[in-house]
Amino acid sequence: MASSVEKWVGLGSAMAGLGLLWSRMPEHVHEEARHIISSLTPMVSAYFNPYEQITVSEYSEEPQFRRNKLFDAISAYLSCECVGDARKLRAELGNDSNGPLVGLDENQEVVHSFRGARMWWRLCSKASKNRGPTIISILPGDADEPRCYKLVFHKRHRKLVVEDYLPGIVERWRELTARNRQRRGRRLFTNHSVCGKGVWSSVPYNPPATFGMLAMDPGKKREIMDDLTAFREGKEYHSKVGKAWKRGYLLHGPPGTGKSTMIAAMANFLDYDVFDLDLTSIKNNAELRKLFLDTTDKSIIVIEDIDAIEVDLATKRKGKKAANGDQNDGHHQLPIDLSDNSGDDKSKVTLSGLLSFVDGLWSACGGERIFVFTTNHVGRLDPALIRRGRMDKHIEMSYCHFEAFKVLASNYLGVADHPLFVEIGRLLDATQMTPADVAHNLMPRGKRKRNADECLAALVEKMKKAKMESASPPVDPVDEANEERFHSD
Ligand SMILES: Nc1ncnc2c1ncn2[C@@H]1O[C@H](COP(=O)(O)OP(=O)(O)OP(=O)(O)O)[C@@H](O)[C@H]1O
Ligand SMILES: [Mg+2]
Repeated sequence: MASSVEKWVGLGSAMAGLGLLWSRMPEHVHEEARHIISSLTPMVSAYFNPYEQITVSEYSEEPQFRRNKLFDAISAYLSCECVGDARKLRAELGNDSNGPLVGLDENQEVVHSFRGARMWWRLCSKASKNRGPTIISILPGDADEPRCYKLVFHKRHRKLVVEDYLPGIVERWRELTARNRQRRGRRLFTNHSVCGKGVWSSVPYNPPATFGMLAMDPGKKREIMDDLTAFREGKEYHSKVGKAWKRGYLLHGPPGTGKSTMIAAMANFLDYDVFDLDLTSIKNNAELRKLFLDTTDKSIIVIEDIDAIEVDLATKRKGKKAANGDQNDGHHQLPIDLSDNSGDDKSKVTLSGLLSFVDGLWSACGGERIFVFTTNHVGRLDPALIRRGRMDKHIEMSYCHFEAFKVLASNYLGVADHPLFVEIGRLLDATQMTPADVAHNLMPRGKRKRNADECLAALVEKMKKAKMESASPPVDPVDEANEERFHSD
């Protein structure tokens, strides 16, 4: 006992001696000593700490800020495998609105066993905000705040984690996604603003339109279907040639020629979801980018009536001129500027933002996406938007001609031939009837069912009237010049 007291006394006086020595040392020696100790600390702690950590961020910053799919895979995996052990959960409405998705809340840790190895998972917010004692958070507010998962495991399991555990999680996520998609069916997504942030919401989507019902040139229809099939089966080709697995279509033509019907037929044909992007409700490029990042694979992203936005751009420019003394024609002004020179503006959706969205590097992170732009006035579009390569295929939806009429007659009346067909063919060449107009004339009127003879006779009358009325059609010179410019490109 006495000897142990002596030992402590000895140690105490040695420490006191060292302290005295330290205080007498010059300041630069202190600096050096501190530097040596601080550089040794991680090595010493690494030597004694047998655990390793892997961080999986929600967004990867290089080469472009894009969503990290491993983060999504881990979220889905933890939700089904280990969420039962967690005390603090977080619930969100998933993209498919298929009931709430329950996952880990921030700073909540769960432990998972894999082939006898223990894995500690924690969801961390990069902003590390203290959320208080909430048990279930249902606010969508922080959805775009970058988060990360931290996985801690014993260093002897590193090979197991990297070669089996994480790949297994990705595999399981793929299975879950495929199963969920099958269960929920196809969906139509639309964007809107919630608390100033763009979000997608969806409804089941089962449009009746098919390519079989689409009234258009059969050769052109076949070509489009072949193009879509090649795209769907083109995963290997796209990765071999280093191209993003995406395709852009521009559908142009007058109202009622079947552009929206074509999109529905494409979705049915490919069995893809549709994301109908309304640019007018998006505040800026950042929101546009977030919405794009939230789209899923196997989807068609649609921007309808892109010409209407361009018209408003013209209005906006006129508005600016008016502010400088010119006359303003009083048109409604949208909060959108598609001009190319304002890419850095954080308060608008700009053309450069939209183009990055269509063919920028972000699209490389998502596979199997089709973009469809529609317009009634192709000549009014900014050439940067429609140049070849950006839009892979330009599809003109035209007024109804005889081949298209035969499809409508077969769909609506069930007739493949009729004595009036010859006259109808002649009149179609002489008029500009849209397939929507023709279809309208082939449908029953009110409660009274009309037979094929009556319908076709009524259509002939209608076309004769249209032909007389169009004897001297009014021409919009600006539009005609623009259309010419487009076709001569
Ligand atoms: N090519 C077509 N084939 C079959 N039906 C068509 C076709 N074009 C139009 N229709 C019929 O007319 C209706 C309107 O067509 P749709 O909405 O596809 O035209 P649109 O070109 O998208 O018009 P808008 O430019 O006004 O948006 C459709 O519901 C469909 O019944
Ligand atoms: Mg349409």
